[in-house]
Amino acid sequence: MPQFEHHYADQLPGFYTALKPTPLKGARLLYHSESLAQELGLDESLFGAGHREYWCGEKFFPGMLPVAQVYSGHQFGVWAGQLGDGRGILLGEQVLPGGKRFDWHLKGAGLTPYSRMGDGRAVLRSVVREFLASEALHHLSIPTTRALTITTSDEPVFREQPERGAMLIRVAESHIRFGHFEHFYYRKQPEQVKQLADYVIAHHWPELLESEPVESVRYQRWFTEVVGRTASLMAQWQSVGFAHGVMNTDNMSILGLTIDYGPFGFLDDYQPGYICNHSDHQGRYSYDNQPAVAYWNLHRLAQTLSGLMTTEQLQTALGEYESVLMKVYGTLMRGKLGFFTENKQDNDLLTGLLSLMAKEGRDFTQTFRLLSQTEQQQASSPLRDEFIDRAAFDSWYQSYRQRLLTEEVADSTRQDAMKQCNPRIVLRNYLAQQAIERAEKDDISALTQLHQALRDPYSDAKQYDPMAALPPDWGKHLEISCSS
Ligand SMILES: Nc1ncnc2c1ncn2[C@@H]1O[C@H](COP(=O)(O)OP(=O)(O)OP(=O)(O)O)[C@@H](O)[C@H]1O
Ligand SMILES: [Mg+2]
Repeated sequence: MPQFEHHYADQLPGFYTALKPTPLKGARLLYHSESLAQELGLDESLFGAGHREYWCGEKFFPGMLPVAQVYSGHQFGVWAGQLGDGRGILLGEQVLPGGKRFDWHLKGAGLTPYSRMGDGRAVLRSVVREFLASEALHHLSIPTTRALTITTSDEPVFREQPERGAMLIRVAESHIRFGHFEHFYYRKQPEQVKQLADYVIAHHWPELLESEPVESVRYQRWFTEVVGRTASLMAQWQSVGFAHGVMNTDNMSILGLTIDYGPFGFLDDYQPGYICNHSDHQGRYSYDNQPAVAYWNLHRLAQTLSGLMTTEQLQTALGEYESVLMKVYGTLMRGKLGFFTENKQDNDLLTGLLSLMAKEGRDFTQTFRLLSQTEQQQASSPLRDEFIDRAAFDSWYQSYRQRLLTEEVADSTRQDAMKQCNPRIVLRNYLAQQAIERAEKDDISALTQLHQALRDPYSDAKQYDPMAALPPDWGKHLEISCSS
């Protein structure tokens, strides 16, 4: 049996309400991540019929103490006050043998005192999407919450239409969000803001506690870390064409993890202004706006920390954002282009390719993957036939070839390296949709296959060909809203 503690519940009274999940009728385990289970040291037998209740919020492992965390946030740029956690219950923190701790969180667990007008539930559609997307990002080496189990039930949950109720066990080093800090700041509870900052530092940056005795300097160093991790996360999202869709401050992790997979989308055709959330009429959370929105969100967090540091200290920390973003983004994109060294023309080559892609709506993932096959000696590029404006492409390609020459790296070495930077398989919306439609009929074959492919995103294996193909036209135009 896994062992649990609950430092959050023990050390932060007043930051939650203790309550049990409300079971779903006829709940059963539909699917689980064997690989994550292994990483967590969980025996496969735990997922057998004898343990059903543990995955459905009906029974608890030793040490678990279910609580609903309270937090607030800015939604679409507007202060919304208390809004979470109306449907998620933090079950406890699993302690692994090395001492690492992982929150287990049950999403869709029923009503809590924070549910407002909601029903406390989640639908199978959104749970499958979150499961697959968090696995996809994890295997692209992007910091994210993970997903352990999907439970389904026969209980209908009403969205635009009746859907199947479901629950997800999410695993993460922490579920603390910017919105937790905002909650206590706007309630004029500075002591609680300090308590939360101290808690986060003690649990996730213990080295700062030991190395920095001056409190305000310690807070500044910690906030600089949060700024850096957030900037780095944005660079990573941009580099794989991931659009989150609901970057409200309550969906920003204090650890820089991707959290809350709602109306997210991976780019199909490269459109910088791509809006994946059908409810986002202004495009606030469009793909190309993400780095700016994260910066705005960090300012909201900074505001809550104004009692812990001077304005100058906060500004200094925020000042790191752009340089980290550009540094990480530059490194990632140079990797995608196959450059091992840094050269001042790299940015022009990148923007040149991106603007050709945007003009002709070329597929983001496939274009970079095809580019990975480039042979420097060949005057013709594997990408050439993808572009209608051949002259424009040829002109870009000549500069690109010249740039490759400066590296003196064998084609095969570069191609191998590029393949590790340019995934072949990403979670396209239509692939998720196909897995959902089958899962709703209790058929997990498509979910299993897709999950397997997403765990191996750089592979050329033939079995993944269908999932690496370009999306069908209908698949590019699915409308994904906030409803979940
Ligand atoms: N059906 C619902 N019933 C009650 N509360 C809800 C419901 N849907 C969302 N909420 C609450 O509204 C808040 C904002 O919603 P949002 O969609 O950002 O998060 P979420 O998808 O529910 O959860 P998370 O951020 O934990 O992944 C959440 O904290 C959530 O608790
Ligand atoms: Mg959320």
